[in-house]
Amino acid sequence: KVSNEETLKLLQEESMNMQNIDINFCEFRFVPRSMEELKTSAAVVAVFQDLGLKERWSINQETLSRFVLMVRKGYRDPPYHNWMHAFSVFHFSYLLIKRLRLVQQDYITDLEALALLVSSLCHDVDHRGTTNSFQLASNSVLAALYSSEGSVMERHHFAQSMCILNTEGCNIFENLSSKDYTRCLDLMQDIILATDLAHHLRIFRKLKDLATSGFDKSRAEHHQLLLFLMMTAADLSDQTKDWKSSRNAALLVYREFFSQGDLEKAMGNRPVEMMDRDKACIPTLQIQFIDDVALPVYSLLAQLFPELSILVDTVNSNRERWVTLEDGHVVSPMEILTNDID
Ligand SMILES: COc1ccc(Cl)c(-c2nnc3c(C)nc4ccc(C(=O)NCC(C)C)cc4n23)c1
Ligand SMILES: [Mg+2]
Ligand SMILES: [Zn+2]
Repeated sequence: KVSNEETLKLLQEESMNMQNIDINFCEFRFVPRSMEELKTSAAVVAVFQDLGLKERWSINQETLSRFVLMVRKGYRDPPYHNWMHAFSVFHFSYLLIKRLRLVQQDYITDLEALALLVSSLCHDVDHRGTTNSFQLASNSVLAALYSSEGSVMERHHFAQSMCILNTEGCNIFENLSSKDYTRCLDLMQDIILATDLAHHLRIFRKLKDLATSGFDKSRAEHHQLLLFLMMTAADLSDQTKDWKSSRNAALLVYREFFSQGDLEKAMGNRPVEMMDRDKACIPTLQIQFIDDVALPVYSLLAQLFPELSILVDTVNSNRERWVTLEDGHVVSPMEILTNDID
């Protein structure tokens, strides 16, 4: 439950605008993880302000503040899948909408933009730091609930998001028409379910065809595929930042993976190599993940929006850094002097 004083405190904080958050807040090179966690909730409210969402959808400021605090409280604190991950995914979605002028250029509707932003914030809520296959292997309650449909965690993230919206004073969609309300929740379900990497890999061929044939603004399926591609791009956006930020984020992922591997060993199961701290070679695994998943995502996005090719360059340069680490990199005297080895 979010107490009233917390909400009111958030309300009182001078309604931050982009500038007094950080001068670079609207740049793709900005690292949301670098922000103080205490300022992130106010930054989310400022983003809704900046995009005119409160006026467009008649969102009450106090309701919005309470919603953001409830979502934040809905996240647990595993090494990677915590609130700061959600906030960084939300920030990347915001930049796509703002910098590409997606609504103004009719790539997506204003309702789809709202659904993408709220889905970004909620997409991993109540994550336990374990994978869908771990739910099944451990016979978790979530597996019992959702395993017959697949995407176990993603169904739970969506269900939790609906619970938050249905909490007294937290329904930011309360003033939407019933048509928009239903449409927005359907979009959130599709988008959050699409964050299952297995789903992304299943639809990759369709994404490739979309990028090759070019986006057709009149086709509903193209809108949907673009939303899914942007959601995955936002989910992986740590990889589009400077080397230290992207490396540190990757190390948090492996902290989570290795903890799951430890649990699986304790259960008498053998973890996959990626989750076995005794077998995993992080640079090799990262090069593989970048080649198989991250680069294809940003390459397709850059095919549709050439102004994003800078993201592909950054992911590639981060890949190169992993390659030097993979070869058991001999540290040159200069690197020792310039302390560039980290
Ligand atoms: C978009 O949804 C997700 C869900 C969960 C995670 Cl952890 C990630 C994610 N976010 N950052 C990373 C990094 C830096 N490395 C990763 C290495 C492997 C995998 C992984 O799941 N590999 C198996 C799969 C390809 C069948 C995910 C990784 N990942 C993204
Ligand atoms: Mg997820
Ligand atoms: Zn995520």
